[in-house]
Amino acid sequence: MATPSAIIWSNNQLQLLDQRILPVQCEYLHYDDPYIVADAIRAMVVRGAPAIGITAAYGMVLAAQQLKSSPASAAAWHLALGPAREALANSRPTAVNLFWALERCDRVVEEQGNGGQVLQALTDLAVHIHAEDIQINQRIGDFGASLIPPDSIVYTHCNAGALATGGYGTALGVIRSAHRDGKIRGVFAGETRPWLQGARLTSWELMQDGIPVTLAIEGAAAHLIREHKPSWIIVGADRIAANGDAANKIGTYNLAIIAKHHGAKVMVAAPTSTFDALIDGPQIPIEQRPAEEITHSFGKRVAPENMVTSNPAFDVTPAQLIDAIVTEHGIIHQPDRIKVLAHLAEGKRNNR
Ligand SMILES: CSC[C@@H](O)[C@@H](O)C(=O)COP(=O)(O)O
Repeated sequence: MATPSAIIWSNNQLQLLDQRILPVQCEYLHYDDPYIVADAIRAMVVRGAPAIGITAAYGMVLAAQQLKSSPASAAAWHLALGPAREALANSRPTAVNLFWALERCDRVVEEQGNGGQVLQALTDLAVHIHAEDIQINQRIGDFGASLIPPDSIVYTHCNAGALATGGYGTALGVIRSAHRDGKIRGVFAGETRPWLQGARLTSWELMQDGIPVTLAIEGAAAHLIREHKPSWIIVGADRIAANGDAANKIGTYNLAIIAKHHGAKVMVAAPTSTFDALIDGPQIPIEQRPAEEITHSFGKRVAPENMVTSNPAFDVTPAQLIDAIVTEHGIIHQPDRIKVLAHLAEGKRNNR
């Protein structure tokens, strides 16, 4: 059984699979208001960098649908869509795919704004970004799988699967392709506190595909990596800087350090829309999530009242700890600024 789509566009309406209640309930919520879509991104109804970008693009379509009359110029369109765009842009700060998608929408408004075809063009763009992401992930999956030796144990963190993307997944796309090629003996999925993306989403996705997966708590990582010798730690990314530093779910940096000590390799699988070539790793904005995510568990308080907390949702793994970044254009081995910029430039040339 394949993992259901995280995002459905049907009859000019957006449906999001409510990831907050998976895997116990599988339920779609319907949206026709961009501000409620922004709230849904913040509340993690939908999550994962590429899925957030796709959702934001559909959010802009809903914003255009809501306008009572068609603005007469590109400038007037920008003005009319501005508040919804801002709400979407403010939903989550780290995943750069969100801003990448909104900037693509801006360009469509710029190009079509004077001719009145904006709504149709935004719809076409969102549907295109959605479909394109699935193909991109399949390419990432195949490139990444080429690095996996036969009979491998691999280790993943958070959920960089079909649920975090248009479909197939980035890190889980690599695992899916490697499993198809008969190379996977087993997968460890870290549970990923506090939101449990590993326990609730990754385990579910892999089990549905018949890929042997073992769920483990975060604190078991060093022990398990020493005992089971995974060939690769395979993760996704929310933003990759020009120097190859990669922001991903909190705990990824810990895994990369453990991997270095025990001789496992680290693979970051992400589309080029996840790169922010304007900045270095330390400049990546790290989202702080609400305290309740760690003071409470399934609605019940587990920490003392008025507890002081720190709940960064992401960390940055330095490029020196990453053995390969895999994109839809291929593999960057031992990434650094020169290789990253050359890879992105080459990808752009090939896309023309
Ligand atoms: C293909 S998804 C890549 C990343 O977005 C993923 O690994 C991750 O960190 C998701 O975090 P989340 O807070 O669940 O949105």
